[in-house]
Amino acid sequence: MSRTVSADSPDGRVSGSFAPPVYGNDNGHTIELLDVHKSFGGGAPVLNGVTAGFTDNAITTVLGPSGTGKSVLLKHIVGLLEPDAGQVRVFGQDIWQVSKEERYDLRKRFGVLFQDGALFGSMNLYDNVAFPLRKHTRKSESEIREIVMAHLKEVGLEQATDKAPSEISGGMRKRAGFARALVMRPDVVLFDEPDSGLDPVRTKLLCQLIAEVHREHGGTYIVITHDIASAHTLSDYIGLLWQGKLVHYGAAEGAFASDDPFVRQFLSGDAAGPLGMD
Ligand SMILES: Nc1ncnc2c1ncn2[C@@H]1O[C@H](COP(=O)(O)OP(=O)(O)OP(=O)(O)O)[C@@H](O)[C@H]1O
Repeated sequence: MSRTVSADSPDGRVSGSFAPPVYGNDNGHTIELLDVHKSFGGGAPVLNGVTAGFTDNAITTVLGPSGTGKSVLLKHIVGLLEPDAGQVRVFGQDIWQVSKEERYDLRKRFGVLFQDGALFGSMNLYDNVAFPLRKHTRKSESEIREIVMAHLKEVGLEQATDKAPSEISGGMRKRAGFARALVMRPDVVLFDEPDSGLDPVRTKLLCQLIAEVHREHGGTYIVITHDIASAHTLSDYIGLLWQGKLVHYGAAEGAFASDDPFVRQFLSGDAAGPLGMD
């Protein structure tokens, strides 16, 4: 089923092929948001009725202008923020209707790459990547070593195990954060602006690495960014977030070929079109 709403109806604009979430765990959407609303301190809503079913085993990029609520959306998916209204369903469960312990267990099935890699400054890269395994599993140090080194190798950091985060570049920190996000073999990996602070070449290399690792391991990847080039490199599906709503969700080829004025303007970075400065 698809829904199309005219691009000039900002309150309900949804264009392209949009898969509405269906309750349950076997509909191809491990992550579902249903009419999610969020505002802070009585201010204007940041999320104003976001409905989305993110396609399993694919890379979905959520694009949107700066300050539009992409990081807030990501924090709802991982259960770090609770919606004012609506539901966030993960593996078929409303994450705010389960116990704290169950929510914690659900979160263990997520890997998250935060903007700066979110590494512990006091630990070297090896210990940073080993951290989730030491905290959440009973694996022996030799098992941990095997897993950590495999993932550090995968992201090209096997020679940098002893480095502190402050001794390496931003791109290396992100790759180390990516390795750490993968060690628990997550079903879902979330990326908060993996391209932030990187030059175009390193952005492209990181995006290619993310796509390669996804091809190798599978899983549901959701990437938050406002970088169109990253979306080009990575996306199987594209969601566009604007004015508190997901205004488009569909296959990447369709989005890049779309003649919807909003989608076209956003994905071409054109100044002329329905998207203004607000
Ligand atoms: N904990 C919070 N308390 C109050 N306001 C918040 C909080 N978190 C986010 N906001 C506000 O929500 C809005 C959306 O922020 P968010 O970081 O999600 O935007 P974004 O789309 O990720 O932006 P960018 O692309 O620039 O990183 C901003 O106005 C921000 O100030």
